[in-house]
Amino acid sequence: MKTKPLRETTTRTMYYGKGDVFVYRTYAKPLKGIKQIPESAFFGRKNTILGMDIRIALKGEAFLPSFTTGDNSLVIATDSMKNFILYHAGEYEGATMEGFLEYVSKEFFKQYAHVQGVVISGRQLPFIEVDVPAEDGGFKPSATVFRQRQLEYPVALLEMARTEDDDYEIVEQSSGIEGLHLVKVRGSSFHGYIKDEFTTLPEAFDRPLFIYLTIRWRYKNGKDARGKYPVNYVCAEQVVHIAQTVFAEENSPSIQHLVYTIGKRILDRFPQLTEVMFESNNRTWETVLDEIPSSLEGKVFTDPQPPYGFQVFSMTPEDLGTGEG
Ligand SMILES: O=c1[nH]c(=O)c2[nH]c(=O)[nH]c2[nH]1
Repeated sequence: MKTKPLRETTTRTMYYGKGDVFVYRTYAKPLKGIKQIPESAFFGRKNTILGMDIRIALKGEAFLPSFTTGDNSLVIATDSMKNFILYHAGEYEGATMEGFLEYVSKEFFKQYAHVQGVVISGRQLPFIEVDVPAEDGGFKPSATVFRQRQLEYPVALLEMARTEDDDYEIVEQSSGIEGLHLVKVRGSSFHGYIKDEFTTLPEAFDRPLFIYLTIRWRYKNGKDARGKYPVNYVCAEQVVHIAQTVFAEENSPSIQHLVYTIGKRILDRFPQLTEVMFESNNRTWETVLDEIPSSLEGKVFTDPQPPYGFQVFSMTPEDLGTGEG
């Protein structure tokens, strides 16, 4: 029998690009007209600062000689990619990071005929208006001063490919929120799991539950991620508000069931989505003092030691109408 040539059916992995392209675009188009949901008072984004940390990778057979023979004649310097992204941030007329990723990808295809694929992702850098004293004695959001939010941030990923008729198509698109840390001090449990010779964990009927969450979602129509039709756009802020509302409402028997219940609510509120994906991390505090003299309810906790448990779960609209919660 003849041995198969290497990579007869698969193509090699080859791409290159630039990461950590920090873009701060001021006075981008405000995002208005999103769908209102009961879990959230969020109405949109003013986009006084649209901050993004972008990673771009280019694909194309034309880049092969740069690897194999050192021929750079078709290499777009990654430094130029950075300049390209920054320049187009000034040209962008839309209101979302997803829209910007798509816009930049298309411009890359237009500018460089030998680029066959673009994989571009972004982490949004949220800036929150600070409150300043108002003339009436209250407080009002400052028009010019912002505080950078350090924790959770919206993310987006887009892969586009040049098609045979020299148009472009979306190969993959997802949006999400990363780094959401939520704690509920009481009203969660975890019991009923397998007890055997490896079990040391005591059952918990009212535990403080601390979770780190990543939530990602995909649209039925990837173009809805652009935000051109805001009523079809899913704001990461609203997804966060759903997650925290469900956490507050649920007496959860496990993180597994909690993420399932959050997922059902997200899919119910946003029928334009085809998939919701979770990665959760259990950071439940360890109890140091179960009772303290000065308080009827107070306890003292400390951070858990590694290793940490995690759950990964994806859901589709088919999950609506099944299970509980
Ligand atoms: O919500 C939880 N799910 C688990 O699967 C698990 N396992 C564990 O030790 N603690 C927890 N908590």
